[in-house]
Amino acid sequence: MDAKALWQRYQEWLYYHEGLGLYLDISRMRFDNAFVESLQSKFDKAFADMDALEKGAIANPDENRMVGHYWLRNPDLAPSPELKQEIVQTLEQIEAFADQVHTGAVHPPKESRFTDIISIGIGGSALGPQFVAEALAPDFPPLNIHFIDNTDPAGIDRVLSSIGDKLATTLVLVISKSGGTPEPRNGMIEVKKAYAAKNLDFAKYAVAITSTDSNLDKVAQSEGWLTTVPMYDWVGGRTSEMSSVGLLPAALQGIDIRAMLDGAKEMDDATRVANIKNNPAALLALSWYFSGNGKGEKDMVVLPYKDSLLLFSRYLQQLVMESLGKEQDLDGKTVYQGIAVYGNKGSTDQHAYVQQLREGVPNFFATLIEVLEDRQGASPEIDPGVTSGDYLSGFLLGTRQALYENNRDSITVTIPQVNARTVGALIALYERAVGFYASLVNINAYHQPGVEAGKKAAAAILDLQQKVIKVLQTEKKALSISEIADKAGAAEQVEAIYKILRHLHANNRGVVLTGDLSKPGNLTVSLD
Ligand SMILES: O=P(O)(O)OC[C@H]1O[C@](O)(CO)[C@@H](O)[C@@H]1O
Repeated sequence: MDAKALWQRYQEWLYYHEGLGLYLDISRMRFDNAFVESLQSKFDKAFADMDALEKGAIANPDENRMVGHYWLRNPDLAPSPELKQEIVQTLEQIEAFADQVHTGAVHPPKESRFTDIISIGIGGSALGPQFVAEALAPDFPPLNIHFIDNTDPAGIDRVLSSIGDKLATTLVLVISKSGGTPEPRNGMIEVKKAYAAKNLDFAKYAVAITSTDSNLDKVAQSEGWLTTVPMYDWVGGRTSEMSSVGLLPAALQGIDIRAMLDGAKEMDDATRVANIKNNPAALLALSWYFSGNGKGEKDMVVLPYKDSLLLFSRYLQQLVMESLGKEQDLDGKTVYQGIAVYGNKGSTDQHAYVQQLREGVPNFFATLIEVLEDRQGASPEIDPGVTSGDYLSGFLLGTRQALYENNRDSITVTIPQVNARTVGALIALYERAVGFYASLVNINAYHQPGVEAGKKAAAAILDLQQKVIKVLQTEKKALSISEIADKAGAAEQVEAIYKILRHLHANNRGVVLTGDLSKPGNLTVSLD
């Protein structure tokens, strides 16, 4: 297509949302009108599915749950007055609590103010809060946030040592919808021990964000934590940024959560329009379908050209991959669906992997996120009449063009600036696009059976560890790994047993491996 035709195509497909100042450009995706027409009936169904979901249909059949994250930003849409009231009350509770912390009405036992937050959570209970903190927290927030989003002991140590003596003024948020996920539970127990080691009463520093009656809720109640903020079963983890999961940490950091909700609501209104061309989420879903042939054949590379949006690709990775990565469709047919998502930020990545994007295997489409405002205030000139922001903009445009010239497609999302409204809108845009795409390919976007399988396998390994230790304690002599496996009644798990023992040995946990470490089958194992 020549430059004139491309300019025409750009204008023909450009979506602009006036209220948000947001543009979506899918002109560099090479679909034609016949393709769009071929998807019309699938989109009719997707619009109808979404309408039913918003009215409270059981959109997650496996878990028999409603899917209601859209009600969080417009409680009037909640399917019952009780739900509406719950949403409104929780929001008020969040704002009141944040206010009490900021004014010092809620304060640590021996100090007048909380200064820091440790947020403990994983997956949807971490990625949204992390993304929003990076994108929106002011340079000098009322409370500095630190995240424990793993069960990595060294990672936990790192957070605790960076806090140091400020533990006495650190508020702890334990965020887990289910209240039973092992990683946040481990983080909570370790952090609790850190408080105890400094003679601090953990309960006076702790807040739970969890579903009513979860294990975490029960712990918080029985120990008398500062407060518990509810999380609802009709909000999925990966769409929970605008529930208590995301809003409480944001409010505590001084982020305007009402503006986030407003931006999301405005985007929700825009993505409710049952017309592909006038609906930005539909345009995204259409583009994804086109690129990957409705089978995820191409990866989504997300490149925000703005440092504060660095974590957007990680956030989207969960939203897209946990939602769309499914073995079976809604009819039980094996389909192996999904779209792989990765990315960091531009122009930094141009000096890393963009070489492969431009010239290597063409198995992706790019999503470039552009922010029109370079910074608050004027920019100094780098060269006469040229600023750093001009360079950043130039690199974005150049990458888009260079990719296109080599038959690599791209989408560009443009926002006027990174603020609470635009971030809320971006989150809502992608939530809806994922919902539409799931309808187009006929899958349940709201469950995650594959993750459950991994959790069960991990629990089985920990059980095996107990059995192995018991064998060594009972036998009281050196044994080979296969003897241990036989005596534990787990001969087929011999390799896992070797790895468990090697890990215990490496951490001085009383297990000694003797022999040639390159020949695991010849090792003997004893307790020291
Ligand atoms: O908030 P929870 O219940 O601890 O779950 C954390 C994450 O774990 C998952 O359930 C997957 O294991 C995610 O979907 C979720 O965001």
